[in-house]
Amino acid sequence: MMSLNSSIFLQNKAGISSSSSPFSGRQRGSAPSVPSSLRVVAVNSNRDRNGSVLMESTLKDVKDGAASVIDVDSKSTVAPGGAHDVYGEDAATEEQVVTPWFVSVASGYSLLRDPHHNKGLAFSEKREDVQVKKLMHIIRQYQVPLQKYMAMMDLQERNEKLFYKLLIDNVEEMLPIVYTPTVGEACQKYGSIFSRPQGLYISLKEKGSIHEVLRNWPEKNIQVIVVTDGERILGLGDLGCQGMGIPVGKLALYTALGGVRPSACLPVTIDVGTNNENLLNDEFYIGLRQRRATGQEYAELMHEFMSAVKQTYGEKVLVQFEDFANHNAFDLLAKYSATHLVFNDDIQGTASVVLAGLVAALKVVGGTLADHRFLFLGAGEAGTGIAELIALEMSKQTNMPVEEARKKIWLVDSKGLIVSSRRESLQHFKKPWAHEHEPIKTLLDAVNDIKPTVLIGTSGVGRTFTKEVVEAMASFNEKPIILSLSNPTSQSECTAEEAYTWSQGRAIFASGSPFAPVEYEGKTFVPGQANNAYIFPGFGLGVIMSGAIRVHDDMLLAAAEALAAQVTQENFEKGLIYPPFKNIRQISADIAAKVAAKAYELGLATRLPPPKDLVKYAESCMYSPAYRSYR
Ligand SMILES: NC(=O)C1=CN([C@@H]2O[C@H](COP(=O)(O)OP(=O)(O)OC[C@H]3O[C@@H](n4cnc5c(N)ncnc54)[C@H](OP(=O)(O)O)[C@@H]3O)[C@@H](O)[C@H]2O)C=CC1
Ligand SMILES: CC(=O)C(=O)O
Ligand SMILES: [Mg+2]
Repeated sequence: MMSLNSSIFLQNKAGISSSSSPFSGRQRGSAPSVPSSLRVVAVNSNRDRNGSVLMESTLKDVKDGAASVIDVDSKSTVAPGGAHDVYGEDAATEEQVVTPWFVSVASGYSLLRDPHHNKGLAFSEKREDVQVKKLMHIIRQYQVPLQKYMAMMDLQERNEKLFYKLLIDNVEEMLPIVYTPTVGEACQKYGSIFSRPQGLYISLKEKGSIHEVLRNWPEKNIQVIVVTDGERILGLGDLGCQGMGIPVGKLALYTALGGVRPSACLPVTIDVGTNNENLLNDEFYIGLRQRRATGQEYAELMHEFMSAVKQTYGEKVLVQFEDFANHNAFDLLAKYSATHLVFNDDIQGTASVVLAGLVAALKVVGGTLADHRFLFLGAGEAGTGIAELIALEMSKQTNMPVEEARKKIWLVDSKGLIVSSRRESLQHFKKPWAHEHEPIKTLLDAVNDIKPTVLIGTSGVGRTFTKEVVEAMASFNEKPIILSLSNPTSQSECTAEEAYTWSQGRAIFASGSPFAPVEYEGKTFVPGQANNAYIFPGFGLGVIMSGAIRVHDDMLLAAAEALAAQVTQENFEKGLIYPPFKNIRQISADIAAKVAAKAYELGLATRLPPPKDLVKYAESCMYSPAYRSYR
């Protein structure tokens, strides 16, 4: 029988990290002076500028009456006598105000209601595997992917460890549910499936108090924030604050694929309104019902958010920008790269994963990057981000100036080929790609004129790689490389079946969202998934474990190299240019190690001295969702 009186040992949320790990909630030497068999409910203190004690949260923060507990702030002071002035009360003068606090045992009903600690029917026995098996059986019975998604979200809110165990053990089956394509549909229908907030919404109404809003989040040791403003959700456009599904999904992968502990992850949606008329007129829309704030109003809100993040979580919190529209994404990245640890997944993570796929593909098609010609459909974040990293790598390999390397790369946007005669009217991130050439309107004409060896779709528009386009690629390439990166599946530039059929089985194909294997003339082709999910979890782990303070392009190159090195001959024979996701945690550890090594080499790492074996160290840092025994 399940025991209802288990108390919880006071430890960090993951409960697994050693004191030397960057993932540990606090240093062992600074354990608070509360009895070790108790957890502290909702207390945490800081001092304001006048020395008053500020309580970061109070019991009313505890969700749904559950003993959702907060570790004592590791910055708590230690009095000379060794006693910890955990809440600053001893140091406060008589005139100063302090918030009263108390401790409580998480047990019984409240323990079952706490998703961090709940074990369902497994309190008395180790039954995690059986629980996973049973849940998979239930989830497989749902015919509709969105039902599976909702079942998974429900599980995440009920029993966090089981959610991660299930996701890790069934990663290839469950990734399309918690991530693209199903997460796209979930975002589109978020208003009607929404039950409880899974992340932090920060709207224009919070202007002036974002720091306080962040401090209301129950976890204090945040290491990764994924933030969106919902304006370009996958290839689905402006979904306003329904885009929250994306940061939630990305962070689930940070934990499942990259081993960053769940309590260190914070999903954020900045709500500045939406220009999506359907949402504005939808009675179930959960966000601000106004058109998007722009210009100074937008910039000020983002700036307050970025400043509050640093103030609340320190210098080394990684902020991943996700699914911002390109008119904000490039500027935000450029502006905050100088002062914050920031990473744009759509620009940088995508670039790294595509470069990895290309480096691997060259082992099949031959030649170096510089021997190839690249054509993109789509010249936004993903397109120009990938193009720039290819040019950088090409330039490093050949010593040619990056400006020369760029000349081997062409991009088409909604107005046609990007050429010098269009330069004046181009957005700044397109200008480096405005090469000398006659204007060309259509992709097919561009393909026939430029004769690329590699065709990459980053347009967000489905079925734009037509039969004629793929056939043209196959007419002058023995093995055309065709990547349809747009998400979700409905926006993919072509399907796997189309790519293989129209190229008579010669295309080397990968897509942003997964496609099932394809039979063509008796041979089975397994399309790979060219998705930044291969990169950002391991990349983030590497950044965090080395204490890196900035992201550098060379770290993206290192991640790409690490991923490309994981593709085996057996994978190539199936048509894959990426390793299967089933090994993703090992892959993430390798990526993390390479990224961390580069951070040390560049002098950007602050965790010193560097661990001797970075792969082993990465593995040792990774969160595992095994149940713990409670007293
Ligand atoms: N697989 C992966 O890991 C990733 C996939 N993606 C996917 O890539 C897609 C694009 O994302 P992102 O780059 O951020 O979006 P952006 O909005 O920044 O860029 C889209 C680009 O596509 C162009 N475009 C739009 N319609 C057409 C068309 N009919 N013909 C030619 N070009 C067109 C736009 O042209 P114009 O500038 O003229 O408007 C723009 O240059 C999305 O679907 C996204 O899901 C993104 C990141 C990662
Ligand atoms: C995968 C991803 O980040 C995107 O489609 O936006
Ligand atoms: Mg994205």
